[in-house]
Parts: sequence; structure tokens; C-alpha cells
Amino acid sequence: MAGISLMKNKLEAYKCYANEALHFKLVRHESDLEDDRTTFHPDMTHQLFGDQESIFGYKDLEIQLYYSAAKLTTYLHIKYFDKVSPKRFEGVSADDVIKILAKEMPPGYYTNLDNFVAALPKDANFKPFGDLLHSYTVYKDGKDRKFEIYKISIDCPGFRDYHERLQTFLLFFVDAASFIDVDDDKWSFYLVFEKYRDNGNRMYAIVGYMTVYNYYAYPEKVRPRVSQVLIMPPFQRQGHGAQLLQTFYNECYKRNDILDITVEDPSENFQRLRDFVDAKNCSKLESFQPRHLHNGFSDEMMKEAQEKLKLSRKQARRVYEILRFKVTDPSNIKQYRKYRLDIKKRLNLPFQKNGRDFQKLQRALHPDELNATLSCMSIEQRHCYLEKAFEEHVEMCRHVIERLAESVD
Ligand SMILES: CC(=O)SCCNC(=O)CCNC(=O)[C@H](O)C(C)(C)COP(=O)(O)OP(=O)(O)OC[C@H]1O[C@@H](n2cnc3c(N)ncnc32)[C@H](O)[C@@H]1OP(=O)(O)O
Repeated sequence: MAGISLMKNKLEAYKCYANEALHFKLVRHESDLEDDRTTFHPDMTHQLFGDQESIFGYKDLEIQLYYSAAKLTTYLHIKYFDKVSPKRFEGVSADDVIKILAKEMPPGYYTNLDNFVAALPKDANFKPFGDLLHSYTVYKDGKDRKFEIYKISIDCPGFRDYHERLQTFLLFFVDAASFIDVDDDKWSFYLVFEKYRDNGNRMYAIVGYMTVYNYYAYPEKVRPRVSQVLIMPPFQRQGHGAQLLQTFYNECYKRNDILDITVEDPSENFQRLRDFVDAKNCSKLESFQPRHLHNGFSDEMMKEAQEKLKLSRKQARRVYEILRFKVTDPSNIKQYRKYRLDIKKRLNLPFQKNGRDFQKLQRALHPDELNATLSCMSIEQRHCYLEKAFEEHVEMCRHVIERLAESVD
């Protein structure tokens, strides 16, 4: 018995947290390889290393997954202080980390650092694919840095292979992400690059990207769905996500065939970004002017938000609630009470037996399941739920309004 637990303890020391072990870099210069400031770690690794996000069999494991900043030429290597071997550990062997990662990587990555370094100068030949839609600057590290957003279709020569390398990042940063079938011509791609000069050369470095699937909407419309969005960690929280989304929107506004825009399973961070961009745009519409906001969400608002900004009904209503909160005076008891009641009424809809949400629930569940779902919440619990949901709603509104106040234009 003592022997088993001794062995267990010994093996425990060879377990490591995959999110810390994995080191990413977007390499511009050879010197970046030795510079810890250019390293970033994944947000998640459960798709590769299981729910525990752990790797077994190594001490001080470091997985180096480096990409050249423009072409995304890739280098994969692992180093460690010690590794479990069946001979020393009674038949137990270490996880085959390289094999697990290699399954997700397109072929052609380097495993030899000298070869990777020798390939870095080729980044100077890189030019972004597709059509330039938008340029902007961001003031960072004491200077104005230039950025460009391109729209690309999969037929663009060389892009298919490039996208294969780019999408590997999704596994580590977008929850439940899966690789898309690029042969389906309904996909559009939007890529952000930083444009800079280095030794007299015009250089580009990847910043992030977004994929959009153009669904058909009866009878002759298109309903684009934002599917995957990723701004690389070194560029997050600098406004690139908002620039990317707005650039895509600007393209949609011009098109009469677009019914509205939807988003596939938005993460909390992305929903916040979307709320900010949509609220900023809606606040410029006539029907969303403060004098109209206290009287409820109107058909005019819905129509204007859909026709001019291509917002779905649900998102237009959400933005309405945010903008109404902005003009609601919390010290005006009557006004604030009216706001709270309106929001709670909406939050209560799923519990109303003739409501659409209830009908959806009714269709989805067996009668026994439906009864169980409804009866498991007493009136008191429901009030408690509504109060909590209202507080969360207020928190969400405040956050968006703060960003609106900070944003220029
Ligand atoms: C449909 C889907 O794909 S859902 C999945 C979305 N993708 C992910 O979650 C992957 C990982 N995350 C990301 O890729 C990115 O963080 C995104 C896409 C969610 C957001 O992109 P970003 O470029 O970081 O967005 P942006 O910079 O415009 O805004 C993000 C935050 O930075 C803040 N910010 C923007 N500029 C600045 C600045 N100059 N200084 C400080 N903060 C700033 C914003 O206020 C915002 O704050 P909040 O999140 O607290 O509201």
C-alpha cells in the first residue's frame, strides 16, 4: 500500500498545467526568442489536454509554439527538466505532447530552431491577402501605430494555407471553437494587420481575424453570422475588436440584400464589445434620441435599427435598454421604478404561459420535464431570480455606458 502511494506521489510531481506550459510568440525579430515580454499563454487547452488542462509526464515542461508575425511560419518544440519513462516508472509513460499538438497543426512546421530563424527574413515579402477595407492608428508605446483591415475570400492565392495556420489559435482562445469547412463559399474572412517599417522594409504583422458565414434568409436576403473572432493577446484591449466589428458593419450597411447580422454563441467579452459598438451606432439614430427612450421599445426603433444598422430584434432591444438606462435618472424615483418594471417584465417573459419563450420550452420539453422546470421555482425564488438578473443587467449597462463616455467621435 505504502509503495503505491509513494509511486502516486512521485508521479504527481510530473503533472503540469498545460495553460502555463504552453508558450506562444508572434516573432518579428530573432531577439524576440529570448525576450520573455513577447511570450503569451493560452486562455484554454481543454480541447487538447482534457477538462483538467493538465499534461502528465514532465517536470518543468515548456512547449514552444512560435509563429513568425507575418507569414505565420511555425516552430514547435518541447523542453523539460525530466520526463517519465516506462523503464524508470514501472511501465508508466508520459503524454505524447508533440503528437497531440501535431494533430491540430498543418504540416510544414519547423522543429529545428535554426531553420525557423533562417526562415524569418521571408516575412519581409509578405503582403496581406484580399482587399483593404480600413486603415487606422492606435497610440501605443509612445507612438502612433498603423493598422489595416482586409476582406478576403478563400480563393485568394495562398490564403487557404495561411488560414490553416491562423485557425490553430482558435483552439487556445475561443471556447468550443472548431475548424471551419473553407470549401463552403459562404464564408468571408476579415483580417487585421499592423503595418510598420523595419530596416527600411514595409512589414506586416497579424493582429487578429474574424470569420462570417453568410446564411440565406427567405425569400432573397442574406443573414451574415459572425462566427469566430480573435484578437491576438498582445493586441487585446486596444480597440482592435471594435474597429474590426465596425469595419464589417460598414460593409453590411451598404448592402440592401442583408436582412440582419447575428453572432454565433458570443462570449461574454465579445457581447460587451458588440453592445458598445451597437449602442454607439444606435445613439446616432433619430428614434433612439433621449426624448423617445422613456416610452418603451417602439416599432420605429426596431425598423430603423434593422434597416440602417442591420441589427436583429433581440440586439436592438438590448441596446435600447442600455441607452434608456443612460438617460434614466436614478434619483428620480418614478422614472427609475418604471425602468426597473419594464426590464423585469422582459426578464419575466420565459415564465409566462402564453409567451413565445414558454411555447419554445413547451415544444422542446416533455410535459413532465416542463412541469418540473416550472415548479422547481417558487414565486419567492422567481422574485429573487428577477432581482438578481436586474442587478446584473444594470451592471452590464453601466459598463457599456462607461466605455461610451470614454470613446471619442
Ligand atoms: C463570436 C465569437 O467568436 S465569441 C469569441 C470571441 N473571442 C474570444 O473571446 C477570444 C479571445 N478574446 C479576443 O479575441 C478579444 O479579447 C475580443 C475579440 C473578445 C475583444 O477584442 P479586443 O480587441 O480586445 O476589443 P476592444 O479592445 O475593442 O475592447 C475590449 C476591452 O478593451 C478596452 N479597451 C479598448 N481600448 C482600450 C485602451 N486603449 N486602453 C484600455 N482599455 C481599452 C475596452 O473598453 C474593452 O473593455 P471591456 O471588455 O472591459 O468592456
